Amino acid sequence: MQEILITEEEIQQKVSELGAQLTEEYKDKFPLVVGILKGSLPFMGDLIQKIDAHLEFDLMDVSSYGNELVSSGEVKIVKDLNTSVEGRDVLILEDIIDSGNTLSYIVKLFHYRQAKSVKIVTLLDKPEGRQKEIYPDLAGFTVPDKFVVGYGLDYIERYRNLPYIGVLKPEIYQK
Ligand SMILES: O=P(O)(O)OC[C@H]1O[C@H](OP(=O)(O)OP(=O)(O)O)[C@H](O)[C@@H]1O
Ligand code: HPA
Ligand SMILES: [Mg+2]
Repeated sequence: MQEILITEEEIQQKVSELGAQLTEEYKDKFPLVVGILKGSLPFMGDLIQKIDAHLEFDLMDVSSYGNELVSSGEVKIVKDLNTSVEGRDVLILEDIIDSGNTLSYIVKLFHYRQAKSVKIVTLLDKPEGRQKEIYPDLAGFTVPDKFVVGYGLDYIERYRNLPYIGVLKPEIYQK
């Protein structure tokens, strides 16, 4: 690892803060919490335990990166939700918003499917990567325009299981 950007302790502290905010916002709403696979899995697993409210959760798998470092711009649904979003207060959980391609596609889809409300919580926001106008309602940390890994984020499927967020050494990409 070239650099650790966000430590395990910082992540866990932030997850607790986000959980407290979401508890207030959703305590009487029975939201449908949607995790976007695979990257959001560690964040989702930790965050839902810090939301002290009844909620339902479901998972959707979309992909626009494959094994590349830049977004293809083409979003594919690999696995759709099992639950209908119609009339629901939907809370989307993401590990990162980078180009915005993934989330702009999903937010449009959920509006088309007549969700009552759609909000976005992301652990990481990379505003310099943006190609689409899309903003999170809540974000844990802003990260620089570098390819980051860990806590769900991968480079060719590796590093998702790290408990922290880091930047890889350039040699790793150049191999
Ligand atoms: O804002 P964007 O540029 O669209 O990038 C963000 C998305 O890209 C990553 O997913 P990826 O498609 O790599 O799938 P993965 O979660 O399975 O790694 C990440 O987990 C986000 O879902
Ligand atoms: O910086 C990133 N790292 C890993 N996966 C990603 N998907 C979008 N941006 C990133
Ligand atoms: Mg990925």
